[in-house]
Amino acid sequence: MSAMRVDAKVVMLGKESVGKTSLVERYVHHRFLVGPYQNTIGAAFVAKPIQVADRVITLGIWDTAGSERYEAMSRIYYRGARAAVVCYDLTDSSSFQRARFWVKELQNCEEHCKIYVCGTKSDLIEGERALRQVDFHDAQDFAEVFLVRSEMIYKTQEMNFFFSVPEETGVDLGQKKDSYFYSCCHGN
Ligand SMILES: Nc1nc2c(ncn2[C@@H]2O[C@H](COP(=O)(O)OP(=O)(O)OP(=O)(O)O)[C@@H](O)[C@H]2O)c(=O)[nH]1
Repeated sequence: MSAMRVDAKVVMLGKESVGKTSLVERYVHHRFLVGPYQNTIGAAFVAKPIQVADRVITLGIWDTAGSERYEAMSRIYYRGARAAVVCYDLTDSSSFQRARFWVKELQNCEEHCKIYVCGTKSDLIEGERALRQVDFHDAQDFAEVFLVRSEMIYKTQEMNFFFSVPEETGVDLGQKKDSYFYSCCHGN
């Protein structure tokens, strides 16, 4: 069996249970798995071919475990990543602190990695605004101060917006900047 060629490495980071696996599931398999939550152990890998202009490139997505006990392992998975999707749960302020931690770390250690900040579970706050624990402006200010690339997408089913036309040989992941990205894996 020949080894799979990965054109661009993408890493998912964020506190446990924020919804990283769900986001990847939605992107790769177009589904949202209901049922008991199963935490990721270590990390999971999935390859996703995408059409970019006239060619197909393969993204290698590393979905890391959010539990702090796997923190050292997560560092291994972000090495050499072209993009990182740093997730936090809009209903959990501690997950936003954790996202800040990862963004700072990536900026210190992986200067070529494009960073996206992704607020998840927007369906929950839509149903009950009092559940919201991370203020829109706090996240927006953070994105601006740290110059992370971000996008506001409401209830997306896909993560295609992260990936755009490659420049020559490289793969440019995400050209949209200066806005703020929300994602919801749940429902439509
Ligand atoms: N309501 C709602 N629930 C979500 C959403 N995304 C994930 N969940 C739920 O949140 C729980 C955790 O989701 P996961 O995708 O496993 O979270 P994770 O970040 O991969 O967790 P770890 O593997 O522990 O790092 C599951 O019960 C999901 O069904 C969302 O957008 N809305």
